[in-house]
Amino acid sequence: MSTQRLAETFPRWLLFAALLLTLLAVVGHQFIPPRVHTLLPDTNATRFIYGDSDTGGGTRVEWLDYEKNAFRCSRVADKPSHYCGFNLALSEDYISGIDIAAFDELRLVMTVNSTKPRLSIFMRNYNPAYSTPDNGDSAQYIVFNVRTEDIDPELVIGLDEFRVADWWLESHDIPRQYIKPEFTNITLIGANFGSNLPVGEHDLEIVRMQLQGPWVAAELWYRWVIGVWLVGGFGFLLIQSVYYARRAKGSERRYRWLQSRHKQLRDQADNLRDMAQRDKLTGLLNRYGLELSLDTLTHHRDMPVALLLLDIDHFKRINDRRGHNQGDKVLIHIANILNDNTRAGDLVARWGGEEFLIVACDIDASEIYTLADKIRTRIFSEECFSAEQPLSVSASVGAVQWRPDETFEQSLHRADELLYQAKGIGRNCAVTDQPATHG
Ligand SMILES: Nc1nc2c(ncn2[C@@H]2O[C@H](COP(=O)(O)OP(=O)(O)OP(=O)(O)O)[C@@H](O)[C@H]2O)c(=O)[nH]1
Repeated sequence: MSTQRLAETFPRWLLFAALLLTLLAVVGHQFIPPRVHTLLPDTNATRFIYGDSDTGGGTRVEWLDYEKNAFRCSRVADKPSHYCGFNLALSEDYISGIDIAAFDELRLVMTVNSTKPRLSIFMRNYNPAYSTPDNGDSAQYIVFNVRTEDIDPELVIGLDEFRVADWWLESHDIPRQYIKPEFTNITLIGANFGSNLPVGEHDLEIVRMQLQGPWVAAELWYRWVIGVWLVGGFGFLLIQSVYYARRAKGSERRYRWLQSRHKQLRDQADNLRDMAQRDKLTGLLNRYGLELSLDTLTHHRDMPVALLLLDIDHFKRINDRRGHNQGDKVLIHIANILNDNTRAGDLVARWGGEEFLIVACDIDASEIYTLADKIRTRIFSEECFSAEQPLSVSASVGAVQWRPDETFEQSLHRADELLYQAKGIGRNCAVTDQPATHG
C-alpha cells in the first residue's frame, strides 16, 4: 500500500480498530470464560491429614477415603484439642510454590459433618524475606474462617477475603510491608477444624478445590487497549508526518520547477518582445519597436527632438555589384555607425530596406544639421570591407525638428521631403529645415 493510500485510509481503519478494541474491552471482557486451575481432585497431589493425638492432644485423625479426600477428626473427651485438619501440598520442598495472585477466587466443594461451628481454610506463602527453609511455620499463614453451615456445598472465597492470621503476625517479627496476604508463592492449602473441637466425630470431604480468575486481568486488559490507542496514535502521526513531508518535498520540487519554467517563459517572452521590436539583421529597432518607444517619448516631450531620415545612396548598385550578402554587411556597418554617433537616449531604427531613422533627443535646432552631416561624413569616410576590396558608401539625410504642434507622421513626412531634396541635389548630403545650414 502506498504511503498516500495508507495516510488517506489510515485514520478510518485506525478509528474502526480502536472502537472495536474498546468495545471488546468493555463488553467482551465480561464474556470471556474464566481461567480455572483445578487443584483437587488430583490423585497425584500430596495430601495429608494431621491431629494432635501424637503430641498428647485429644484429637485423632484418620482417612475415611484417601482418594476422595475424606477424613475424620475424633475428639477424645478427657484431653485438650488443639488442631486437626487436611493439607494439600503445592510444593515438594515447601519453598517453591505456585503464584496464584492472578486468580480471584478459591472455590471449594466440600461435605461437612461436624458440630464445630467454624472451619478454617488457609494457605502458606513462602517468602525469603520472612521465611526460612528449616522452619515450616515461617511461611505466611493466610486464613479465612467460615461457618460450617455456609458450606452449601460450594464455598467461594475471594482471595481478597483472606487475612494473615494474628497469631502468626504475633509470633513472627514481620516488617510492615509483609503484613498483608501474599499469594505469589503458595506452598500449601488446607482445611482445619481448629482448636476446641467438640467431643465426637467430625467428618470433612473435599470434593473439589479450584482457583478461578480472568485470563487477562481487567487492569492489564485496559492497559493493552490504552497501549493500542497509543501505538495507533503514534503510528498515525508517523505515517501522516512521512506523507506530508513527502508531499512538502514534492511541492517544493514542483515549486522550483515552476519557478525555473516561469523564468524560461519570461526570458522567451522578453526575447520574443525584443525580436518583435528589433530588426533581425542590424539589431536596430524596427518600425514597430520605434513606434512603441515613441509612445514613451511623447509622454516626456518637454525637450527639443529631431528626426533624421537617412537613405543609402545607390544601394541597389552595391547589391548588384557585390551581391546581396555584401549589401547586408553594408547595412550592418551603417547601423554600427549610427549607434556610435548617437546618444543613449536617442532612438535608431531601420525604417525600410536601406533607410534609417534617428530620433535625436534633447537637441537644439542649430545642432540638427551638425549631427546629420557628421553621420553622413562618417559613412562616406569609412571604407567598408577589406583593403583589397574597398567599397565607398554614401548616404543622404533629411533632418527636421519635430515641432510640438506636429504629429510624428507630419514631422516624418517633412523629413522625407528633405531627403528627397538631398537625393535631388546630388546625394551624399544632409538637408535640414533650418535656414542657411544646407550642406
Ligand atoms: N542587401 C540587402 N538589400 C536590401 C535590403 N532591403 C532592401 N534592399 C535593397 O536595397 C535596394 C534599394 O534600392 P532603391 O530603392 O532603388 O534605392 P537605391 O539603389 O539606394 O538608390 P537611391 O536611394 O536613389 O540612391 C534594393 O535593391 C533592395 O533590394 C536588405 O535587407 N539587404
